[in-house]
Amino acid sequence: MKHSFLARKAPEDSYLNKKSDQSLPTKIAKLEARMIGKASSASSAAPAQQQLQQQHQQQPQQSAWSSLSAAPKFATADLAEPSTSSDSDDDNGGEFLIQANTQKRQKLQEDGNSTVLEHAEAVADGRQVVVESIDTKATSDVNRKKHGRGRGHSVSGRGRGSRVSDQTRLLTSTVSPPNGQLENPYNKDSRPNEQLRNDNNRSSLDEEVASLRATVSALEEDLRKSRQEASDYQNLCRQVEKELNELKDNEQQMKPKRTKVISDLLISVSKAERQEARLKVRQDSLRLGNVGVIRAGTVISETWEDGQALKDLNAHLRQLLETKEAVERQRKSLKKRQSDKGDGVDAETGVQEEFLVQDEIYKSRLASIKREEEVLLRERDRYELEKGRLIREMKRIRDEDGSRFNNFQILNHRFALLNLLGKGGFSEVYKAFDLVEHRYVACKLHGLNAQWSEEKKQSYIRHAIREYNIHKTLVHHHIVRLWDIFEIDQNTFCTVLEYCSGKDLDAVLKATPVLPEREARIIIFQIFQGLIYLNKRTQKIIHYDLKPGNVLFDELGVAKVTDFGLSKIVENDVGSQGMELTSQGAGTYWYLPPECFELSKTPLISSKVDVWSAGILVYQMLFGRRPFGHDQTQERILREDTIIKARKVEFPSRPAISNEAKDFIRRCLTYNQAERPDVLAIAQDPFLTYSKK
Ligand SMILES: Nc1ncnc2c1ncn2[C@@H]1O[C@H](COP(=O)(O)OP(=O)(O)OP(=O)(O)O)[C@@H](O)[C@H]1O
Repeated sequence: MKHSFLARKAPEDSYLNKKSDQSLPTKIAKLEARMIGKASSASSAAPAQQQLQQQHQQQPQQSAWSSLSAAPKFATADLAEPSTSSDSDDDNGGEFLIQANTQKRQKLQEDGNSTVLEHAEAVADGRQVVVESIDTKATSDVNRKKHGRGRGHSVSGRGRGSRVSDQTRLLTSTVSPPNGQLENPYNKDSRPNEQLRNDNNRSSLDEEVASLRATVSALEEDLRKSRQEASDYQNLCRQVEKELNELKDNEQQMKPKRTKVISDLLISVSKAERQEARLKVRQDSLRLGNVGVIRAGTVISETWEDGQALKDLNAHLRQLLETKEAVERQRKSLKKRQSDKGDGVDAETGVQEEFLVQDEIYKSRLASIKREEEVLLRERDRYELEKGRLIREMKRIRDEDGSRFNNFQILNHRFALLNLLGKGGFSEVYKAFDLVEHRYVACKLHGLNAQWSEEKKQSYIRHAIREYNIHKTLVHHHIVRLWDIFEIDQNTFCTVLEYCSGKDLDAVLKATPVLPEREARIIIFQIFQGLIYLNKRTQKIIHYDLKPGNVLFDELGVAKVTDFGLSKIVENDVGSQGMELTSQGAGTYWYLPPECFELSKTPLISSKVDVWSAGILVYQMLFGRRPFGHDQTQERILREDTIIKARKVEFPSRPAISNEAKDFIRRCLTYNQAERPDVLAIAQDPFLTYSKK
């Protein structure tokens, strides 16, 4: 940059030089002419004439020097001013000008010398760069003032370096070489041009050196500031780090306290919920019934005793029935009397009308009894559902009371057990709070029966670990997440699941056995989203146990598939017919397809098993009952080959459902496995497609 800038300066110099070259000889010639003309009349002019002669002899040299050096800037200024007066015809003024110029030049040479000395000192000692720069500037300013030309404004449009360079150039242009020869104008003649050129080069090098030094010093200053800033930042960082560590320490100290506060609060809430649940059960039992104990000799068995509300309802229904029977009896006897009178009645129109009116009254009464009955029956159904819920809640409370995990333990230093959600075949599921992630979870506690053989225990654990290994890799919005698994003791381990605060589909269907088609559709759609995910993975999975109890809802009503205890990984090398079913007999039979009951050979299964189960689920949601073996036990289904015979699905006339829904169910329940669409194929069915029509 600097070099190019310096290079750019050259034309300016040459311009000035040119100007000087033109003006100086002319001027001197004029002066000479005048001096010659005045010599006799002015004796006092002798020294001046001498001086002029010397100048004249010197002229060519000076001219050449001016054109080489940067001085013309300065010399031009000097000479340009008087040149206007010398151009005038004032002869007296000429003498004065020569003297004035001579004095001026001497003065400038003195100034220049002092600058050179300072400059030389600075060159000798590079560490004085800043001082030198300032001194140089000061000198330069003085020079500028002397010339009175306001060149200081040259700052405009230039960088700092250029200014320094200009200043230096200005100074060196008036400066004599170190030997001081230039100080004496009489020595100039003996000085070779080469020497002058070298001097000139040297002075321009000096300029550059000075300029570079100024830049270096500016950069050093910048560096110093940057270092200062860096050290300030480092200090700040250290301070922030220290504060962070203090906060972390504080946090570490606070953590157990906070955990304690949270778990205490959770325990209080859970205790309150337990109390409330028991109180509600007591109140509901009065209304809906309770479990009584019957003793028959040494055998004690439990039986259900209806509560007051149900008793009242049943009494009301009985009473209505009695009234209905009475009215019907009266109506019958009226009809009998009417037929006994025979044709004679026809003659007496008054009697005939009386019969007709009486019959109308009985008919009207019977119709009103029927309406009342219907209302009471609906109410009783509702009570029956409430009774079912009450019985499940009673069972839950009993299980909770009998559980060894009911006293709010914290498992694995992390999971605060709260209340029991339910009990399955071999497990208890507790609502729990994850004290690390700060979220609710469901802790499934798998208890091994102490009576089991070691082999059976190991097999159960292997099975659970297999389930865990499958389930833990599944991350989908419509599949319950499995967070963790750990051992509690020799006979118990725990799996930690995403908590679904809503009911499961089984509980939903127990409360409202028939769902509107719209609701059933969105539920099955969500289940299929999960199934599609299972079938688009590199390692495909068959759930194999799709049933209402394995569909959970979160607090927002999002359906999620859970329980991968029976699920199968479809190996990559499996044939097009499917994989071998090794765990035949497991599962819930109402929901399994015919191929799973194949006895003559090992069945081959695929994701079509889940498609069949989904078809049964939709049917059940829409009609409130399963299509095959609804009222049969598992054992009877097996014994009577109910599913093997399930060749065709029949639809009840009520409730009416759309043809789309019927077609979808028929496709899912296609008897022949080969013809049944798999998960990805049925996912394209219009019943599972949501788009604006
Ligand atoms: N992740 C969960 N979030 C909320 N509740 C759950 C969760 N998992 C299970 N439950 C509830 O816990 C109860 C017991 O569940 P579990 O899966 O052990 O029972 P099951 O499916 O009836 O039994 P099994 O597993 O022997 O078939 C059920 O009422 C179920 O709704």
